[in-house]
Amino acid sequence: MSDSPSETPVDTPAELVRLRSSIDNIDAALVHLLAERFKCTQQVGRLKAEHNLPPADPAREERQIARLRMLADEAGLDPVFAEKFLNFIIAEVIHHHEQIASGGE
Ligand SMILES: O=C(O)C(=O)C[C@]1(C(=O)O)C=C[C@@H](O)C=C1
Repeated sequence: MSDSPSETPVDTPAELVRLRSSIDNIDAALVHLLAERFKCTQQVGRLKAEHNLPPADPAREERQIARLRMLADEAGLDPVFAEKFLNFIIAEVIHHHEQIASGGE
């Protein structure tokens, strides 16, 4: 949702309004992408539970982090931030996997 005109003071520079609109669009895209990622990981969680596989796969995570750090570097994004962001998401996924394995979903 973007700021409605009534929430934007009249003296707000047009460039700031334009940039905030881009930020709102990017935030929406991020939410949709994350929702898609969690749909995939929910399926992974069910598969892992069916096959008695552990929720976490540290070797896979190591490869993902190395790849994401490289992509971040190429894209001009701080690799340390990219790694923290991925770890934050993966921690949530592992929590979901554990819930599925314990029959919670
Ligand atoms: O690939 C897996 O095995 C997953 O469970 C997915 C995922 C991820 O979110 O990318 C989550 C937990 C694992 O430790 C590694 C990766």
